[in-house]
Amino acid sequence: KLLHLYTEITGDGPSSSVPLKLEPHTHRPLPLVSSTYYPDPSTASAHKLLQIGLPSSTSSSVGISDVKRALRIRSVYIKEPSLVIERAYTPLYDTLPGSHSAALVGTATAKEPRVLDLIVKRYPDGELGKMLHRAVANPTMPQLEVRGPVDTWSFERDSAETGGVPERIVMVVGGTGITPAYQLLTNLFGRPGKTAQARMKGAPRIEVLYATQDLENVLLLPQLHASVEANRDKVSVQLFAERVASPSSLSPGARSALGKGLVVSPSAKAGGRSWIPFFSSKASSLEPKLELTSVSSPTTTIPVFESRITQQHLEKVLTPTADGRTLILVSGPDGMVSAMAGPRSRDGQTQGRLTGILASLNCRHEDVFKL
Ligand SMILES: Cc1cc2nc3c(=O)[nH]c(=O)nc-3n(C[C@H](O)[C@H](O)[C@H](O)COP(=O)(O)OP(=O)(O)OC[C@H]3O[C@@H](n4cnc5c(N)ncnc54)[C@H](O)[C@@H]3O)c2cc1C
Repeated sequence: KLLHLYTEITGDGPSSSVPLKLEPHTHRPLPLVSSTYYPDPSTASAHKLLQIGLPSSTSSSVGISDVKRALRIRSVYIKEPSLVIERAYTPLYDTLPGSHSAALVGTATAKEPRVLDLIVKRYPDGELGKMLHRAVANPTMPQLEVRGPVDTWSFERDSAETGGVPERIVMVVGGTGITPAYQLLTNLFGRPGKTAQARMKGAPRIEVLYATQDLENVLLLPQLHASVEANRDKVSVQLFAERVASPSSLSPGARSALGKGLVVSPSAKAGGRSWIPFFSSKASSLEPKLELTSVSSPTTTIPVFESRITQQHLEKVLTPTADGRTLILVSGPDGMVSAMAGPRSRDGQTQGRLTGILASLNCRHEDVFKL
């Protein structure tokens, strides 16, 4: 209904002779349809979930069987009309023109409103984040300048060996860098919680190593858990938090981030079920401290380590398997990307040399991509 209103105002839609399209190189005015704090809409926080209305002419799925083409992560660039700057954001679900996953994410039906779901972090002095958090949602007012989609990563474009689909993709992510990982998961396995979804045939295994400062700032955890639950043979998530509280003293912010369905307990691997002796022991950071399960699926686990992602953790994960090629995608704050794989190039156009932990582990340049 909201987008119908927008269509009426802008003339964009089936009745319009010149349909407005989202384009990669030219900004188009689009409305902010909704804006809520994330994860708890009632509590102000550094993250907001923004929904941007897409033109109704945006095409939907054009074939979802091609796994190679689904192996990509796309972004949009947003500009505020009065500001010169633009910034990239990664939609949680790829509902963009030419999407190969619209059917999987549940947007292939004409009735569903076409929106881009973005999680946007506000930094204290961050220009566009501040503006986007302040913007008041109004589906009839195209107040944001948006262009896209732009490939942030694409298997076909970026992989030197385009022959076979990799056996697995390890995503090493931090902070809002989880959004590309989540988009890739939904490209391949659909939107968690949506029923009756075919998952992409021949999809690689996706292993997410997600670094966060603390549980308060972790994003999309219930959704990640649901994705693991629905695709146990194909998806795993490990969480690395610099600070971990005991399950009995979680802050309200951490509880919101975990959502209603997740249950936290001390990890069986790090000292058994009793929290007190475990907490006082010098547990190895190589063992998880906590584990997250859900009421509906107590055996689907996300382990929580009290540590950054270290060389030892990566060594364990990347132990070569006989199964074939592993690709590694790194996405997060500059410091983290540098520590893992060396700095991105200054011009932002090329990858820069592979150094850091992944180079020490003898990973091949062509198997690592810095988003
Ligand atoms: C492909 C891609 C996808 C992305 N997807 C997402 C996403 O889904 N969600 C998301 O939230 N972000 C995402 N980002 C990051 C996003 O594009 C912006 O970089 C981020 O939102 C910050 O923009 P800003 O204008 O709010 O802050 P900026 O003004 O760029 O400031 C960012 C930080 O730098 C500091 N800073 C600003 N100026 C200076 C200075 N002169 N000296 C030192 N420090 C300074 C600020 O205090 C702040 O901490 C993505 C980035 C890329 C490249």
